[in-house]
Parts: sequence; structure tokens; C-alpha cells
Amino acid sequence: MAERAARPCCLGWDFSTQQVKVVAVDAELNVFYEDSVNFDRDLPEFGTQGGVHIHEDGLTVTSPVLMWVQALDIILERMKASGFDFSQVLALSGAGQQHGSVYWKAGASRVLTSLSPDLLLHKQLQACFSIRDSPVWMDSSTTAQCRGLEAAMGGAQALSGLTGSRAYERFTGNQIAKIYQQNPEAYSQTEVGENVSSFAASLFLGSYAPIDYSDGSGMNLLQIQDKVWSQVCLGACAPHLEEKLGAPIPSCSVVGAISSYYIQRYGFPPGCKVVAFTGDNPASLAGMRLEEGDIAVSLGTSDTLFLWLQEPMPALEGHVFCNPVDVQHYMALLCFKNGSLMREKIRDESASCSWSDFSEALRSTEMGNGGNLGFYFDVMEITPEIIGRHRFSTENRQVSAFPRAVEIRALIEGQFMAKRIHAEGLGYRVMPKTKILATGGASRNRDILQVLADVFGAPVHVTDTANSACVGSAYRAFHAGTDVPFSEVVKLAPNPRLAATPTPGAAQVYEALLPQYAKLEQRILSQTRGPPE
Ligand SMILES: Nc1ncnc2c1ncn2[C@@H]1O[C@H](COP(=O)(O)OP(=O)(O)O)[C@@H](O)[C@H]1O
Ligand SMILES: O=C(CO)[C@@H](O)[C@H](O)COP(=O)(O)O
Repeated sequence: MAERAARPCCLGWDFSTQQVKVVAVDAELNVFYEDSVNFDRDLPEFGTQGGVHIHEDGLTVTSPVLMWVQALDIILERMKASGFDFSQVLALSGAGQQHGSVYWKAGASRVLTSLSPDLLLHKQLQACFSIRDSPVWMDSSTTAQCRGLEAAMGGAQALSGLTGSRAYERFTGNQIAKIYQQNPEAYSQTEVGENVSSFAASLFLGSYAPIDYSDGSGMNLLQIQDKVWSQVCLGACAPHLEEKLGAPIPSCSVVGAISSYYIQRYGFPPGCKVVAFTGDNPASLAGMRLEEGDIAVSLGTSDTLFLWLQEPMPALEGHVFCNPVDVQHYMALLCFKNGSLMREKIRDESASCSWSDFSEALRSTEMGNGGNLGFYFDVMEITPEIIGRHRFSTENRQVSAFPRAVEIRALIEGQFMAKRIHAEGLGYRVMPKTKILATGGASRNRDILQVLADVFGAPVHVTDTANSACVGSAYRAFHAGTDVPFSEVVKLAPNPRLAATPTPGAAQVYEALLPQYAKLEQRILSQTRGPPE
């Protein structure tokens, strides 16, 4: 049998909302292996929908922490069965859905440092968590804790100035505060609290991995300029929190060598480096090789839009995070909760559960949708805080339904108009040189990308894999421990390719519609918001 040529590589992981994914990237930066484990499909015993459990209150949203561990077991076993040569892995890094939190029980570190290579991880880590259902980014049950934190900090703007964001329900500090208040026993049994990203790094390290600056910025706890925990924020959330979190570290740190478990069970080399894991959006910024002036749109479970920032300018909307590849710089992020799952619902209702029928509806309707505009927020949106479906025909008349194809275009145009309006609210302007980089599951859909190009009046580029968080993690693994800039390390990576250019006439159509959409959004907000307290 012909020997396979050795192919030194780095692995990039992503522990996202609906799946765990991996890519292997070789020294020429080619992706040569890709796999994923989908929680709903591949681990039905956990009974998740879209990777999560929505609780009865409609606000609490969690995922079983052991499901994430078991997904890692499955994917590693599959790699082994496929003959993947683990001995060539120089380094690995990864990403996690942001804001979600994991609670290691006292004594878990002993289990983690003495894993037996004869058993799967999930069998050995069963009793290691003081909270088995981890709160995730879709949770919106911590409004009381958010108001408490803002009050302790002297207001929302003061908190944002320090940590990059006003208090948000999904941010980890507020989630920890809720656990401390409602389940003090579990809190006191917790030895270490982690983000999903650092938790995933701990699994590879076989000991607790620190939280990195970039994902740590999504906690309402980190002073993003000084890169230290804010003592006032920690104190406002829960006692002894600093001990449980450990000190945050630069995102490009090597946190250690891979645990002997992986060396013995899978054949990783002993020197394989584990590089700090970070949030999935920061990892995507790395994967897309975003540069100043570009705008990234990720169409995953959540939709996000992000930009490279030189200087932080925290506001009452959106977030500023530490930059994952350049410790001097920052990134701005807007998150839209009603992303792919909302598109799937409208696809099922109006396009016979088929993406190709959904696309056909986009192609058969005109830009501007004949003046029909829609807002589709089946779960409480983050940007802006609106819930429900709101449809308006020409002359802004509220209507209860649209014909199927009009409904589909109203959804997609509305989602992208909201992104442009809120990005402009942060000071972003579309310039003649503006390039949109799209990623995430829905970036595979050419017709959705056409609407994105039309609404923004800018060309849309995509990379060959929609998994930019995984690819970015592998690039970060190559970069860490070197003394060259990240841009230098990734200069050989394939350039994103052009996927859609604005249709002639698009600018006139959307210049007229955008102010109308913004006005209607304000109208809905003022109708749905209660009187000021
Ligand atoms: N052809 C398509 N058109 C539109 N959306 C798609 C298409 N293929 C996949 N998707 C969407 O991609 C989503 C998953 O995106 P992904 O970025 O992998 O999510 P995450 O990283 O949050 O787990 C699915 O929920 C699905 O709705
Ligand atoms: O809450 C945010 C960002 O602030 C989300 O973007 C999560 O990071 C989830 O990511 P996906 O699984 O949708 O990629």
C-alpha cells in the first residue's frame, strides 16, 4: 500500500450553537479535512432543538454540557476511523459560541488531569459539572441582574465605556449572577467557571484553560482597555468570582501542550500546542482575514455583523471586543438573534421546507418588494429589542399576511436593512471600496447573498468554506508563538471570491426604503415598549 505523504497541519475547532465542527489546515493554508457533529441529528438522546433547550418561561435557554463533550468524542473517533494522521498536528485552537458558560465542580480538575485513554471523555466527565445545563447566548432571563449591574456601575453608558457593552442578558457576568442568586449551592460547589471557548480548550489541555481577552469581552466583566477584570463588576455579580475565573490572557497565547489522553488515544504528538480558544465571531474575523474598512456578515444560528476597530467607541447599542489577532486593536459587533432559525421557519411555512424554493421566491420577486416591508422576530430580538412579526404594505399600512414569495423577500430584505441601519448607527458608512465578507451556513445561498449585495450596495465575497470560525482557529494556531503579525502568517491563504455584486438600480431602491424601514422600526419599538420607569 502506498504510504500517505506526511502533511503537517493545525486543527481549528468550533463549538457553536448547533454543532461541533473541525477543519485541518496544512502549512500552505489549504483546508484538507472538514467534519461536523450536529447536536439535534447526531445526538438525539439530548432532545435539543437547534442545539438548545428553551425552558418553559420562554426566556431561559440552555444546552447540556455533556452533549458538547460527547460531540467531541464522536468527531475524534470519526477522524481516527477515517485514518486521519494525528501525529502531524503541530497545534490546535478553537472557537465557542460566545457568552455561554460552563461550571466545573470542585474536584473536577483531578479528573481532567488524569483522564484514561481507554475511555471516551463524556464517560469520564459525567460528574464534573456543578451546573449540567449551561446557559447559552440565546438566554434572555437575566434582566434583573443586568439592571443591578448597570446600577452598580453608575449606569449603562459607564458600564459600556469600561467593558465594551451595556449589560446584556446573555453576557456571562449576568448569567453567573443569576446562578449565584438562584442556585447558591451550585455556585459554591463551582471550582472554575469558563466560557464555552475556554471550556473547550480545557478539554484538550487536560487542565483549566484561561479565558482570552477577546471572548472575555463578552462577559460584562473585563475592562477592555486595561485587559483586567473589573473589581466592581465582579463584586456586583457574585462573591469569589475572580478565583473562579482566573486571570484573562491575550488571545494569541499558547496555553500549553495537549493532554496525554490525546497522545495515547489518538496519536497526537507530545509537543502539539493548544492555543487559547476564543469566541466564534472573533475567530471568524481571523478566518476571513478581515481588514479595516471591510464589513463581515456571519449568517449562522445568529446573524452577526462585525468590523475591525482601531479605537474602542463603546455605545449603548452593539459591543466592542478586544481584537483576537492584534492586542492593540478592537472589533465592533452587532448580534441579531433571529437569524437562520427564523429563515428556516419562513422556509418551512412559505417554501415547502426547501431552500431551492426559497431561492426561487427571491429570484421571482423584485428589489424593494413592491414597498412591502416585514419584521420577523419570533424570539425577542437583541438588535433592536422587538418581538413578533410585523408586516407593512405600501403606505406603511399594517397587514397580517403577505403572499408566500413576498413574505420570503420581506424577511431577507428586512434582515439586511436592519443590519445596514444599525451598522450606520455605530458610525459605519458604505464607501465605494467597501467589501462585504459573508460567512456562516446561509452564506452558501447565492440568492440570499444577492439581496445582501443589493441592500448594502457593495460586492459580497465568500471563502470556500462557510466555517470561517474553524478556519480562523486553525490560522490562529499557526500564528501563536511566532513574532510575526497575523496578516503575515495568513498571506498565503486563498482570497475570498466574489459571490454577488449589486444589481443596477439597487442603490435608488434601498435609499428610499431604508429610512422607511428605520421609521417603522421606531414605530414598533414605541408601541411595544412600556412607559419609561
Ligand atoms: N442553502 C442554505 N440557505 C440558507 N441557509 C442555509 C443553507 N444551508 C444551511 N443554512 C443555514 O445554516 C445554518 C447553520 O449555520 P452555521 O453557521 O453552521 O451555524 P452555527 O455555527 O451557529 O452552528 C442552519 O441553521 C441553516 O438554516
Ligand atoms: O451572541 C452572539 C454574539 O454576541 C452569537 O453570535 C453567539 O456567538 C452564537 O454564535 P453562532 O453559533 O450563531 O455562530
